[in-house]
This record gives sequence, structure tokens and C-alpha cells, in this order.
Amino acid sequence: MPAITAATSGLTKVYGSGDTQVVALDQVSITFKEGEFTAIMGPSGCGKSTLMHCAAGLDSPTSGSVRIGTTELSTLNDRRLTQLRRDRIGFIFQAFNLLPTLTALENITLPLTIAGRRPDPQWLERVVAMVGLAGRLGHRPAQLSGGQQQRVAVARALAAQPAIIFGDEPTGNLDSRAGAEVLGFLRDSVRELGQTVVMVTHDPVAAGYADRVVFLSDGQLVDEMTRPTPDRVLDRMKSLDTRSRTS
Ligand SMILES: Nc1ncnc2c1ncn2[C@@H]1O[C@H](COP(=O)(O)OP(=O)(O)OP(=O)(O)O)[C@@H](O)[C@H]1O
Repeated sequence: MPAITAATSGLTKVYGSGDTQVVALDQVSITFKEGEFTAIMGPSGCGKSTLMHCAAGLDSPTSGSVRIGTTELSTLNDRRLTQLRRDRIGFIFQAFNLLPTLTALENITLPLTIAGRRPDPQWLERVVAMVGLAGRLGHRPAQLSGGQQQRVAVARALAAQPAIIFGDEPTGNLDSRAGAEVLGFLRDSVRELGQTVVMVTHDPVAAGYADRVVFLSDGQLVDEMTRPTPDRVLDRMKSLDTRSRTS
């Protein structure tokens, strides 16, 4: 049985109060297993980003629990939480978030540099080769295409050998070819490196790269699909859209 890399239990997030109160997540319990690629999908506003942010320790739940490995996040003070995010979690966002003055290689190793850690040269070489950046490590972000910049962000997320990588619409700013490449690299990182990946996406094609898709609707986990195909994901999304419009 693969180990559980991250899990939420009864995770609830309420924004605001009184008339403006929004229940963004309502008792969400989910596990992410080691070496598994999960896509989170659901209609706009259903709570996907909130789930990712709470699971990754970027936002705190109103109630319920989140753990990464065996660490319960609510037991950590801010400093330890920052440390845990830095050491155990990789992030990939829709905006590439690279530092313009640094080269590709410096961007990739920046989180390690900040943590005062030396990159493992063999691992770094493997990651750089996997995302096909070996010839471009000296380039600055402005000299790279959007797809190449996102590959730098993928390599940066992988560089510290994190327990888990969270992606929030990682292909949202890319054309379909560059998006397919980045998704292929995420897939490879799961298959070849045993990485655990969780990705929020709107795109059934992107979700088709995952091992499983979990569906949220109105802040609740409503369905799950293993070995997804874009067609099956699209069908399920259509029924969720109808459901949320008629509820
Ligand atoms: N900081 C906030 N303050 C108040 N409400 C918020 C806040 N962040 C999110 N919400 C609300 O919580 C709900 C869930 O938002 P969330 O961004 O998680 O949804 P999503 O599924 O990621 O949406 P999308 O697909 O449109 O990006 C929405 O109703 C949103 O308006």
C-alpha cells in the first residue's frame, strides 16, 4: 500500500460572516497517496483553489485538519509552517513567478538557496534533463518562451525533492502544445521519480494526465474518477454544471 503523503479530514473553510458568509469548503476529507497524480476539478467557485491552499498550508482552515506526511499543520507555528512549505512542498502556479534577474538555473535552485541547502547535483541534473532545459540554464526568463518558463517552474518545484507538488492551473497560461509538454513532465515526475502531484485544473484534457480526478461542487467532494480520459471527465463536468445551476 502506498503511503499517504497528504490528507485532509473534515476540512471546512468559511470566508466572511453574517450575510456575506461563504462556505468555500464543507467537510472535505481526502487523501493524496505517494506517487499519485490527482487533478481537482469542479465548476467555478466550487472551492478548488481554497482546497489546494489549505492542503498546502498557504491558508488555514476554519475547522478540520490537514496533514502532510505525519505532520498535522495546525500544530505548527508560522515559522515551522514556512519551513515545512519550503522543505516538503513544491508549488507551480498559473503565473510562472520566476525572478527576472536570475538565470533559469538560479531560479530553479532559489528555494534551496534560501533554505541554505545545496542542491543534490545528480537529482538536479535528472530534473533539468527531464524538463529539457539543459541547453538553456543560463537564460533569463525574458529569453525563454512561456512553455520554457513553466518548465523552469516545474524544475524549481521538483528541485528540493518535495513530498508533494501542488499546481494551481499550471497550464492556464500556456497554449495547448506547451501545456501538453508541461503536463507530460508532471506525469514523468510521477512515473520516473515517484513524485506526488496535486493539480487544480478546469481543463478535461489536463485532467486526463492524472491518475485520478476528484470533483468538487459547492465546497463538497462529490465524485472521484480513476484512470480518467478527457471525454469521461467532460461528461462528468457537464453533469456537475447542470447540478450546480439547478441547486
Ligand atoms: N478571500 C476570500 N474572501 C471571501 N470569499 C472567498 C475568498 N476566496 C475565495 N472565496 C469564495 O470561496 C468560494 C470558493 O473559491 P475558490 O477560489 O476556492 O473556487 P475555485 O473553484 O478555485 O474557483 P475558480 O475555478 O473560479 O478559480 C467562492 O465562492 C469564492 O468567491
